[in-house]
Amino acid sequence: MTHYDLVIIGTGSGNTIVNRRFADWKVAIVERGTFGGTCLNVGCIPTKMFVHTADLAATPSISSRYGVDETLDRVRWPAIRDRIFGRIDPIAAKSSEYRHHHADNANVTVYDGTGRFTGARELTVDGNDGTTSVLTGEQFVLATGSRPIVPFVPGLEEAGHHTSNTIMRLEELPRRLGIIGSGFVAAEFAHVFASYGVEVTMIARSGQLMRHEDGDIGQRFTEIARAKYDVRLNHDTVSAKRRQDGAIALEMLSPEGVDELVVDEVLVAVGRTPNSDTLNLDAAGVAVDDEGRVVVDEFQQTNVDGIYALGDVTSPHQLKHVANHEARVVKHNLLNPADRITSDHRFVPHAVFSSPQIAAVGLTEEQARQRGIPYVVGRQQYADIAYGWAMEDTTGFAKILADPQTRQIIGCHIIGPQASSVIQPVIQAMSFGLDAYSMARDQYWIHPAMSELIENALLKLRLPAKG
Ligand SMILES: Cc1cc2nc3c(=O)[nH]c(=O)nc-3n(C[C@H](O)[C@H](O)[C@H](O)COP(=O)(O)OP(=O)(O)OC[C@H]3O[C@@H](n4cnc5c(N)ncnc54)[C@H](O)[C@@H]3O)c2cc1C
Ligand SMILES: NC(=O)c1ccc[n+]([C@@H]2O[C@H](COP(=O)([O-])OP(=O)(O)OC[C@H]3O[C@@H](n4cnc5c(N)ncnc54)[C@H](O)[C@@H]3O)[C@@H](O)[C@H]2O)c1
Repeated sequence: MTHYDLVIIGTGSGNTIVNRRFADWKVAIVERGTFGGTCLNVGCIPTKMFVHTADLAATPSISSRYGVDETLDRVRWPAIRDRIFGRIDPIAAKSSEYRHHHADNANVTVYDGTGRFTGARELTVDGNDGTTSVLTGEQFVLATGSRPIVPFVPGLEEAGHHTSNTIMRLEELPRRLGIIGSGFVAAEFAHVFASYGVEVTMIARSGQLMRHEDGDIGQRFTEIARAKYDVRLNHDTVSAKRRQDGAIALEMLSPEGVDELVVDEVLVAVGRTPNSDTLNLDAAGVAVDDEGRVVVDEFQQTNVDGIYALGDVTSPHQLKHVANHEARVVKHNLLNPADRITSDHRFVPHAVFSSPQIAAVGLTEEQARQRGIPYVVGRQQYADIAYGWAMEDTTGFAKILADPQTRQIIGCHIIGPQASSVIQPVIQAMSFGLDAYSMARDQYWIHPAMSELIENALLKLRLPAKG
């Protein structure tokens, strides 16, 4: 049994903690899968590389509206896939090699295997090579992330299906793809595969796609998606079957009755569950909530002194910028126990890299209404700003919610080109308490940049003039 000052389980954002400031610490890092975790290997990074390629592939379908006639000759899936993973896989391998063998990590021992608590401060690692190691730790960081949920659908396991973990490594493009789910993953992969020429069907249990977004945004996204893909709303998938010809038949129930869909591949994208159950946390006395998330305080510490948690295993946000932020907080608190800092979850933004993009921060209009928070709304169409004209955009818009008394922005929701970047000044304003009136009036806005979308939405807020 080896004793460590610090044991980190999970190498997504968990791997960002240890640097030279930990040179005097004896550290163990435990990872059961590919070094670097979800974002690098099967999440943010490869998906956005596929999305950019999809944006290129989709251009000919709209270019004629600008008087430019283009055709899409061919999509070479193996070339797209291999270029992307040809960049990503070596990064994971190098990162693993660095932690295992580089002189910088002389104080770090990497365990390739699954860690599970077998005592209050004791972790047993079931090594990927079949060996078992038992380690004890002064302090622990739980950074084990989350994994895709696969709901029980009779026949689906036998028929075969993909999740975001596997869909990007397909041997060849399917002719038809059925996507069960209607959130982030479904929206991004629908865009990717449809742009590559795949017939995409999105199957949503509810009456709208992107239900977690502001209602106006979800509604607009649903309208746009229906024009591009086969969208089956209010459909519950009840069975799946692999047919003789190799295709998969999905049976769905809708208010209109039984519906059927025949596809070549199925992608399940119905959310992710925290990997807290991999850790046998009862043995350590660490509390989890009803949804399996490790409960932490504002310092990212669990109910057990010296056991911290970060990222998807604890956070309702399941976003990389949140996991990274929390890792910085944990790092500081490990190094400065007498001067700990708290994590800041006041204004967590997100973006969906579909087509169109969606970006949001703060309260939706529905949340503001439900909570009885007074608000005014400023709306701006892309179609009515200069760069929106240039793009001939007809569907995109921004809406900003502000408190009429304080003039503080309480929410911002954008659907349209570059939404993920256009929203950034609003995140900054909210984070630093810049009021909407000052934000609009007391700075230059570059003309005719896309950011004029925000300037105009701010100007349309009916706020009392400054004294
Ligand atoms: C398809 C997809 C696209 C995404 N795109 C974006 C995006 O554009 N922007 C964004 O902000 N977020 C995105 N995300 C979310 C983002 O990837 C996650 O929020 C983030 O990676 C979580 O980091 P983490 O460190 O908490 O966990 P992870 O990166 O998942 O790391 C956890 C690690 O712990 C290991 N592990 C688990 N249990 C054990 C155990 N018992 N013992 C040892 N090791 C264990 C796992 O193998 C894993 O490597 C995306 C997610 C997906 C699935
Ligand atoms: N751009 C990004 O930042 C990005 C991209 C991808 C994933 N992510 C992260 O990963 C998480 C997981 O993504 P996701 O798309 O899997 O989850 P999600 O929570 O975004 O969406 C899942 C959807 O599936 C629906 N659903 C749930 N159970 C269902 C069932 N049995 N049948 C049909 N539909 C069902 C839900 O109502 C929901 O609309 C996201 O919440 C997000 O935090 C982020």
